[in-house]
Amino acid sequence: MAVYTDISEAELIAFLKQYDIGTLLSYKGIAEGVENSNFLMTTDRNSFILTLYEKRVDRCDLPFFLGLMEHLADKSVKCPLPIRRKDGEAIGQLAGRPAAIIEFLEGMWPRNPQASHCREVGRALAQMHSASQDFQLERANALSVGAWRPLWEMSSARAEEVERGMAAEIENDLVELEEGWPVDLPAGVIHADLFPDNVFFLSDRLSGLIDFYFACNDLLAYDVAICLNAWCFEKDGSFNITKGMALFDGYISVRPLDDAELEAMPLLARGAALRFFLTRLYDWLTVSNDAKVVKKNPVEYLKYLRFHRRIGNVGEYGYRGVE
Ligand SMILES: Nc1ncnc2c1ncn2[C@@H]1O[C@H](COP(=O)(O)OP(=O)(O)OP(=O)(O)O)[C@@H](O)[C@H]1O
Ligand SMILES: N[C@@H](CCO)C(=O)O
Repeated sequence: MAVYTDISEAELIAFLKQYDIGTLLSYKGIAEGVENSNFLMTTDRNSFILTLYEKRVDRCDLPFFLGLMEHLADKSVKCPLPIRRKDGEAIGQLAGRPAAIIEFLEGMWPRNPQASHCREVGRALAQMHSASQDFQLERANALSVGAWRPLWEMSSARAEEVERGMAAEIENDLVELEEGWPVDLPAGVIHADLFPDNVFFLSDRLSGLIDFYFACNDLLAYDVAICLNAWCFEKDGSFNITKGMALFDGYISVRPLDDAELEAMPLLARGAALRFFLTRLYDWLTVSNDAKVVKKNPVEYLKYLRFHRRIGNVGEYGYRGVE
């Protein structure tokens, strides 16, 4: 359960005095999530999410994350707004952690995403990319191609505990991705973690995007590649081309992909699979089994990585262009 830091009622009531959001009625920890401590909090006015930022989030990045949410909401991209305190600040301190209060977003994330969800996600991702073109703050991607080898080196000695024979193929991926990674594709602010558990739906309509805590400046098409991995594979590890088609259709209905982005897609998808494989592998090998979070299996992403190695062009993911 992702509540690393407990808070007492007394300290929460004192914290809320800085805000104009009513009187506390109840609060409880939220089990989902792996990075931060989240609480659902209800006052006599509304429900809110209280987030305490844990050690993997750098305090210096919080103005970027929270400012981005405000910028996007202002441009009608569906995402919850951070609540500012009476003094105008969005970031406070609670139980020794940086803390923020975020609007509660109605809806549920899809446990079994369908093609219709993929289309909506594609559209919302492109809206986010377009709306953030004039966002003034910048944040480098700390988990881009240059970070993958150091991350691998932290796990490589024990990687074969997860699957024998894996190390040589990962070394080969690293070399090919480092040599071939594109640098001159359209860039901007990307979400970088738009998995199904970060997209809420009310019935079949997308109600909002959450969890901008990996957002950064990087290649826009790389964000599409992350979504291809996160949304378009079935539980048995097979790629669902109908979902791929829907994701691309939704995306290009808002922002067309240029020829260079399309050509790079198999490599970007392979890189995205490697990135999530590496962070999962590191956590798998280092986070204790009695920890408060459910660890995500790296082998799922190893399978995706192998799939992308065999892809020749973006049409094999279902891309069919503007009709
Ligand atoms: N604004 C919101 N409205 C409603 N629920 C929210 C909101 N923000 C977070 N949640 C709830 O809290 C859970 C965890 O949030 P979030 O994904 O931001 O956490 P995290 O620790 O950063 O996790 P991870 O990086 O693993 O996705 C979500 O699955 C959702 O249930
Ligand atoms: N979405 C990530 C975890 C949180 O960042 C994963 O599935 O590996």
